Amino acid sequence: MSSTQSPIPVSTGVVFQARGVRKVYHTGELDVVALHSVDIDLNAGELVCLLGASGSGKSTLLNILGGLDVPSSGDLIYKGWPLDGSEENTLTLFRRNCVGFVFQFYNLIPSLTARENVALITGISRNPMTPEEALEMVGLSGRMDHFPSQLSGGEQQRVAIARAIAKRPEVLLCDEPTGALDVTTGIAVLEAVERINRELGTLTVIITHNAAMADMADRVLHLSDGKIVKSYRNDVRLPAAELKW
Ligand SMILES: Nc1ncnc2c1ncn2[C@@H]1O[C@H](COP(=O)(O)OP(=O)(O)OP(=O)(O)O)[C@@H](O)[C@H]1O
Repeated sequence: MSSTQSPIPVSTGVVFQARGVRKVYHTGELDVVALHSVDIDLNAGELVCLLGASGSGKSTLLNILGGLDVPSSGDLIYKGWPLDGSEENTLTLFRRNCVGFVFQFYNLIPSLTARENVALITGISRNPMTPEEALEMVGLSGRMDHFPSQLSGGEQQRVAIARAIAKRPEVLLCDEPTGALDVTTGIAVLEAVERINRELGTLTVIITHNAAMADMADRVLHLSDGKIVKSYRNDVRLPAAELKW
């Protein structure tokens, strides 16, 4: 994945292949096995929900998919590129060019407007949309010059989503994106994610504790004790606007 390569177009087919992915955290005397032997294929354009109890390994898996961490053993391949950490440059370029992250807390810079928060990313990306385009995609055209303190939690999260997708990543990884929000605001955030997935064809993985959100996914993966114990497809995706919890 050299830095001189042209931008990777949004593709069809398998984006991630995980085979026997295992993650062990060594903390003092204790080894914690966070992932046992995870095998999954994630496909271009899919919207995937990761469900599971606290401690089941969801964030560990998401962090490994996003190149923030690497497996202790097993293989994770992104479109032919091994993400095993043997070449730090590959992981850095992968994170910079191919992945957008959204976390439960928005991590916006308080002294910058919505537009300026997004521009931080568009300024260093290879083929970005403009901050205005990104903010329009999340329904915030009218709030571009507002500071985070002038926006609700849900609006701040939508700025964070605009920041994550402005570089047109192939993959959008969301860790509890509605965890800090009430239902109505959470649904507005999910509608933004749904629109991005549909219009940009971004492979989207959402971690949630909220089983109701599974209905908006193409595919649902249940983790328990570091293993995928159940996996199913929805024949029809429920629009985020129709979710209830
Ligand atoms: N840096 C770390 N060092 C040691 N153990 C860790 C570390 N990160 C996670 N773990 C352990 O790995 C296991 C899986 O954690 P992980 O955060 O992936 O679960 P999770 O399903 O995302 O949980 P939650 O829903 O509470 O966020 C847990 O037992 C956790 O304590």
